Amino acid sequence: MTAETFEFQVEARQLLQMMVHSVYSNKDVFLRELVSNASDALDKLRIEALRDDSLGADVSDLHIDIEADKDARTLIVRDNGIGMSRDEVVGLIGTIAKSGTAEFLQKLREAQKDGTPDGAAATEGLIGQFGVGFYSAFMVADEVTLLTRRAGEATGTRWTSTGEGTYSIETVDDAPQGTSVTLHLKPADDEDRLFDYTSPWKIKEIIKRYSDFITWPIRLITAGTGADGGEGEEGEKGEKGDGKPEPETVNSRQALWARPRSEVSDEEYHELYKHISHDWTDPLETIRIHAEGTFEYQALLFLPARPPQDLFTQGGRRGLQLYVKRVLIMEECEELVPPYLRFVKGVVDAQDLSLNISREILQQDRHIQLMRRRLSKKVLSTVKEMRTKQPEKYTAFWREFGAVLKEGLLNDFDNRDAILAACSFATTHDAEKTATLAEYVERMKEGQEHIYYLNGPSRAAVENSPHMEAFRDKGLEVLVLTDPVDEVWVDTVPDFQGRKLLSIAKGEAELGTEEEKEQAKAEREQQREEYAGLLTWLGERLGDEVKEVRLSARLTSSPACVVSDTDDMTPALRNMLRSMGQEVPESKRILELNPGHPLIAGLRKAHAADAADLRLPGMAEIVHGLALLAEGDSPADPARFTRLLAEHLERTL
Ligand SMILES: Nc1ncnc2c1ncn2[C@@H]1O[C@H](COP(=O)(O)OP(=O)(O)OP(=O)(O)O)[C@@H](O)[C@H]1O
Repeated sequence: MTAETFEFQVEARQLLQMMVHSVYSNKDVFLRELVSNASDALDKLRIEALRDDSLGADVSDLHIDIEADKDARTLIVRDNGIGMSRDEVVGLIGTIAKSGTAEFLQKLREAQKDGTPDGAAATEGLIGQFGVGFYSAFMVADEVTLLTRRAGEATGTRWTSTGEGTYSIETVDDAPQGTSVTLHLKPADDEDRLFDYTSPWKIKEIIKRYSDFITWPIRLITAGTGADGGEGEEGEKGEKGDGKPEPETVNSRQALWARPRSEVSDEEYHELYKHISHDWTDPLETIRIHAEGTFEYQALLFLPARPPQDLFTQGGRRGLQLYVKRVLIMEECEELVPPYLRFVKGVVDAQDLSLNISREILQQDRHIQLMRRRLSKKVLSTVKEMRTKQPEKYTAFWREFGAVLKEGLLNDFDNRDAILAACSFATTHDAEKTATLAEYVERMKEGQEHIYYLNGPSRAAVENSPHMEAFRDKGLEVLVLTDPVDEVWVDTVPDFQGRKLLSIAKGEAELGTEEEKEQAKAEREQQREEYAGLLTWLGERLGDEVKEVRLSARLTSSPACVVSDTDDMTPALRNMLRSMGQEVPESKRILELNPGHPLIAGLRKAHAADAADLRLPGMAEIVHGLALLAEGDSPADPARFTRLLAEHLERTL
């Protein structure tokens, strides 16, 4: 059959360009990527064979072969796994389906334009975050041929490219099942860290470092002159009777979680993490769990250092790998971690589950639920501990994943206390450091009963809000909540250690010691009498927009502010629910006036002197508009507001 030639999709071409011209200094990782793909393909075949008897694939001798030929300068990585159909080859290899590719390339270009060593480091860091998988073969090869046949299909596909814009594809009749990737290696150039990848010694070193834990046999076959099986290891390999070299298994094949902790290095854990997460960056933290008793299992969990691209996209990769007695039965078992811990990656290996357990049964399985609970608790306690023992790590973690973890407060009521203990919040106490609720409570002032917070779109918006004035004056600490999820969870956590969580933009503010409160109350009583006429008149005048007009105890410098009633939703929450398509009833807000402000005092005087003063209705609207503007909202009719304000300003000239 003749080969057809295709062009790479734009993003793929750009990525390839960078691989060909090698932007990544550690080129050894190409082999890790190919072996990782081969191992995944073997896992997939076994899982599919477990589910589907009719597949007709032989799964009795699954393995990965690495064949190096020094004379031909080729390296072949071959697996007898699931393979790919022609469409899959075109879809998976010719295009890049990953979300965020365009954005990634843009950043990469910017980093490269730089041309400095810093720029180069940034480039490498970016590739580390993104991962380029199969394409990394082009760092070491000037031509790559992939021959593959999907299990259950009759014909195979050959894909060839030099990485320069096009690839060719042809259908072949006699391809073995699985995939082989043949690299025509570039000449070795040690200075460029482009080593001789046909050297058995080099290959073994790479496998040992990056892929030792792969449980499938990785077998090395060397050919060509000078292929000696590695330094000082000649005795281990021989030749078969037919003159073909005997393959040598080069990985120890031990599952990391089954080995004693003291014998596994951090680097080995990190390589396992990279294999299962497809992340190129080391994880932030590794968590080991060994559960004994009636239901035995082991787990290795990882907290990533960076969020995956699909953390907030629906249908993103979620869940843990589920093994039963060392056999991988599910790649992304979502039932093992709750959605708010969806960034956790890892492996769970259980002793007593059925090998062909279905998704439906998993969802109800008591053991799965028990594991999920235990794993969640362990992750939460690890995060909590990280905060005290490794504050920098915690800060990095919290910056990336705090907003996700807080989602747990909305639905995991069993673990609410554990989640809260892992949470920390920005606060007015210290602009640099977050605080836990426990720390907040410890610092509470004498006479302070509640935990105060204010939601807002940014720290600056919260700090400059008029609601903050009296709290700042009295030195009361306020939590600064700026994540969208903060609008919601605060309503599901009514108290902490018996202290109510109170929004300072809601209800009446009563601050200070008992004595101060008494005094303030008496003062307000008197003012209320003075202001009764104005408040009633304003209440009627603005009745369409506000539910009440009252005097404020929270303002010291602004003339007015709007607040929500204790049980009403904040406007931000209402908007959020609406944008999610929920119907939310309109609720009017409360206008609070600062009797200590000259504008309000003047308004009272003017109203007392002549309630029919023609300037008053306009002033009422202006005061209300100013209150809305102060919290970042806008008057219902901005044009009218501006006109009224301009008219009043005119008179002052
Ligand atoms: N040996 C193989 N056998 C079967 N399918 C493969 C093989 N190698 C690659 N693939 C398919 O091609 C896809 C793309 O591979 P590629 O290595 O580019 O990315 P990836 O493994 O998904 O992610 P990453 O970039 O993080 O490595 C894989 O997800 C897999 O479906």
